[in-house]
Amino acid sequence: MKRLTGTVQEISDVLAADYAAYSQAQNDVDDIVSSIISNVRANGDSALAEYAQKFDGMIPERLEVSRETIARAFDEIDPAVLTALEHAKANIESYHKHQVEKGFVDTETDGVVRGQLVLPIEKVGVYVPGGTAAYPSSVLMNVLPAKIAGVPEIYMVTPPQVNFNPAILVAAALSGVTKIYQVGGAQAIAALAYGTQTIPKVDKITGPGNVFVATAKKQVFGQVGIDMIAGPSEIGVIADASANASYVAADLLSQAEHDKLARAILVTNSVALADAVDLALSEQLESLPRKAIAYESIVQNGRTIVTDTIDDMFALMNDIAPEHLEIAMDNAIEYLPKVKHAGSIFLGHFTSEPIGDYYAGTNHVLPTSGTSRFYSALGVYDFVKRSQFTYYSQDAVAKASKDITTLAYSEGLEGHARAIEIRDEQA
Ligand SMILES: NC(=O)c1ccc[n+]([C@@H]2O[C@H](COP(=O)([O-])OP(=O)(O)OC[C@H]3O[C@@H](n4cnc5c(N)ncnc54)[C@H](O)[C@@H]3O)[C@@H](O)[C@H]2O)c1
Ligand SMILES: N[C@H](CO)Cc1c[nH]c[nH+]1
Ligand SMILES: [Zn+2]
Repeated sequence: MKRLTGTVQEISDVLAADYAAYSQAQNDVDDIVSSIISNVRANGDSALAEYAQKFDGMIPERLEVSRETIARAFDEIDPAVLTALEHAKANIESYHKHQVEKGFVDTETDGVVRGQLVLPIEKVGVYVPGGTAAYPSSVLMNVLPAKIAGVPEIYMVTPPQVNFNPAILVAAALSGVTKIYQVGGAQAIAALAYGTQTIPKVDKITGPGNVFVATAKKQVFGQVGIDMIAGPSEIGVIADASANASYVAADLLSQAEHDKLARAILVTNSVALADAVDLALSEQLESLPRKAIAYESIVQNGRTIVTDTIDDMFALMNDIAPEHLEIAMDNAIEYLPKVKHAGSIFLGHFTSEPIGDYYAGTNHVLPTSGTSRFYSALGVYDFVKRSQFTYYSQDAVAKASKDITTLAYSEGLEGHARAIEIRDEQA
C-alpha cells in the first residue's frame, strides 16, 4: 500500500488531496446519475428496461419477483446458509430492539399537555446490492430494523439476475419484505423516489450500494428521505506492534474485495508492522478469488500511515472518519474514548470486521466517505419520525398570552398576536 509518513499536519494534507482527487472523479458519476434519474422520471418502467439491458445485460420478464420464485428459493437454499441466516437474524433483532424509541407526554404545567409521538414511516424502499456479489446479509440489515420500527410497507430493490442466489429471496421472506423488484443501480433509486407504472413511490430509501447507488440517493434526497451515504466500503485499522500482521492484512482485504473503489487504510506507530502487513497483503492477495477487485482497491486507494504516537494515530483516523474502524491493540477497549468519528468500531485482535458484516447483530449499513462525522449506522431510528403535540386549556392560554403576543409584535407579525388575543378576550 502507498505509505504516508510525516507530521500529523503533513499526512492530513495528503489525505485531503487524495479526497479532493476522489471527489473530482465523482463529477462524471454525478452527470451519469442525473441523466438516469431524469429518464426514469419521464419514462418509468421502459427506462428501467433500457438500463437493465445496458448495465445488467438482461431485461427481467417481470419487475416483481413472483411468490413462486420466492417459494422455490426455500427449496434451493443450502440448509447451512438458512441456519446461519436465522442466527444472524436473531442477533440483529436482539441488538436493534435496544434502539426502540418511545414517545412522551409532559403534563407538568397546569392546563398544558405537550408530547411527542414516535411514528413509523409508512413506505420504505430498501436497496440490496447485487452487481458483483450477492448480499443476503444486507437484506437482513435493512429490513429487520424497519420491521422493529413498525414500517408497514417495505419494498426491496436489487439488480436483476438470471438465477437469484436463493439466500437473497429467503432473507427477504424471513425478514418480512412486502415486495421485491429486480432493478438495480441509480435507476432503482429513481424508481423508488418517483414511482413508475410498477414500482411504488416510497417515503424513504435506505441501504448500501456502489458509487452510482450512493450518488443517486444523494440526488433524490428531498424528494424522499434517505438514511445516509453508504457507498463503497471502507476499513481503517489502528494497529501497534502488538497486532498480528496476517490478521490485519486479511481484514484490510475483506473490505478491499467489495469494490475497486473500496478504501483500506492502516495507521500504525510500528514500521515493522507496516512492512509485515505489506508482505502479508501480497501473499494473501495471490489466492483471493476477487483478487482483481481487491488489488485495484489496495493499489489505488490503500494507504499505510506510519506515525509516532498513539494520539497521532487516533487524530489521523478521526480525520478520515472511516466506515469501519478496527483497533488492533492490546486492551483495545481502553482506547474507545479516543475515537471521535467511525461508523462501527471493532475492538481487539480477534474482532475481525466481517463479524459485524454478518453476525454480531450490529448494523453493517454504514456511512462512508467521511460522513461518519455526521451520520450513524442504520438503525430502528431511521425508520421512524416524531410528531409533537400540544394542548392548552382556555386558562392556560390566558396566562401565556402576554408573552406570546409580545414576541409576535416584536417579530412584526400582528396576525399571530391576534390569533391569541381573540381567545384571551373571550376568557
Ligand atoms: N457502506 C455500506 O454500508 C455498504 C454495505 C454493503 C455493501 N457496500 C458496497 O456496495 C457496493 C456493491 O456494489 P455492486 O456494484 O456489487 O452492486 P450494486 O447493486 O451497488 O450496483 C450494481 C448496479 O450498478 C449499476 N452500474 C454499474 N456500472 C454502471 C455504470 N457504468 N453506469 C451506471 N450504472 C452502473 C448497475 O445498474 C448495476 O445494477 C460495493 O461498493 C460495496 O462496497 C456498502
Ligand atoms: N462490509 C460491508 C459494509 O461496508 C457489508 C457486507 C455485506 N456482506 C459482506 N460485507
Ligand atoms: Zn464486507
